[in-house]
Amino acid sequence: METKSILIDNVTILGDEIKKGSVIVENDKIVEITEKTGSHSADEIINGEKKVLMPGLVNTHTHLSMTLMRGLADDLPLDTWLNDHIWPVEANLTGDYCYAGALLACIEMIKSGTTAFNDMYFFMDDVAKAVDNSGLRGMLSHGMIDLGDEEKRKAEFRETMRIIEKCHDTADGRIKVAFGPHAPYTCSTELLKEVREKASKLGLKIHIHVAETEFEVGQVKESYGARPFEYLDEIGFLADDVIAAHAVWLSDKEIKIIKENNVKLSHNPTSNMKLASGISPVSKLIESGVNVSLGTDGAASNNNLDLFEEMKLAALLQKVNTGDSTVLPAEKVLEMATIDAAAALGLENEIGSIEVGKKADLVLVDMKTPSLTPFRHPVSHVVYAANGGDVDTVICNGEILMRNKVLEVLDEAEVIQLAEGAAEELLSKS
Ligand SMILES: C[C@H]1O[C@@H](n2cnc3c(O)ncnc32)[C@H](O)[C@@H]1O
Ligand SMILES: [Zn+2]
Repeated sequence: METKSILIDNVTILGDEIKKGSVIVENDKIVEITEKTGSHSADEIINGEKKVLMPGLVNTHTHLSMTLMRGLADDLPLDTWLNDHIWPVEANLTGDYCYAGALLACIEMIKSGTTAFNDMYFFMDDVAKAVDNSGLRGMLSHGMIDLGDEEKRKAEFRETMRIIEKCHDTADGRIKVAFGPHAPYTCSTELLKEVREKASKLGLKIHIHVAETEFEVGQVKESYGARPFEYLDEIGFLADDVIAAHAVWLSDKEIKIIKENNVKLSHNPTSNMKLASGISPVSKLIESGVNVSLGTDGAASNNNLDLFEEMKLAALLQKVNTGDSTVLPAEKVLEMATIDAAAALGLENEIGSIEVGKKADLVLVDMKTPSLTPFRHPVSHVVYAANGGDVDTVICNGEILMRNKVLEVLDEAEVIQLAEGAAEELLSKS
């Protein structure tokens, strides 16, 4: 295969230390990081002057196709939102709708600097087609819900195995598949135990919603006589390959269970605040040594996919909740959205930091704007001042997906038109 090279020249590189220099990419990997500038030739040369080069952001909890339901049901609590508004609309979903919604989500993520994500939804082969076409990296799972019904459980495993066989390790390895049992209150113990057994056998991860609301904790206690993470521990479900989204309502005993099982948590501050679900004890979890990353949840409970916004809100929420402005410093929040998130997905050796040999999942942020001036503390600016709109250029797996804020792989207007039509059709059926 012919080597394709990219030189990102004369740029401020965010790493263990912040330094000016250049980064050279060959095919899908970072091959050189040097303090020299202007000294290399390459097929593509990107001028990084007054720009910051950072690892592509990693969103560890999404429902991509829910972009079609953005703004559909605001200002509601989770149970009303899900039961009375979202699930009735989802009953009319098709693969085409999920493709359109996922493609819209992909261009929204490219434009705001997210290059990898962890998605749980439906019609995941259509979602996979969108991810492949976008050039992004994703771990995809079919959202499994059996409500204790054996026939539903069998159908959920048939669909999950179909997606694994059709989509796992495709798109040049950018797409992986996981198991996606929705939540302890919508999945039977039998389903959870079979997911655990199959995930261990196949070496695939598990993505699940846990302990999002006090109401859920009450439901699980009533059904199983234990709090959510206690119950999941009792049935042998928990392990280091489990990524649990939300983890808001936790007892000290559950924090201990999470740590002991090395469960990865995806903190979704905007969704938790918007649905008034609660405030996850993130600073306490991190102090306990738990891997906590960041997720946006779906665009119907956020309502965007901007991880820059998520980083800032995560930091501020913990500061005000603890009354301690020193918790969750900018450096740690940036790790949560990059290397910690990569570790949650089992990709810490491939993405999440700018290092030779890692995949070229890279984001350039243009600092030549009033809100990022004076340009003195890049990490502070990235976390507390920047937003997704400041992203200038995005590279994933060595492919330039956006350059100078213009998409190179997809036609933005076409995708927006496709998604608008899909959303209108979907809502007209509901
Ligand atoms: C995949 C299914 O999960 C539903 N969903 C979306 N956001 C949330 C959330 O915050 N908690 C629980 N379930 C959620 C989505 O609508 C699908 O039905
Ligand atoms: Zn969710």
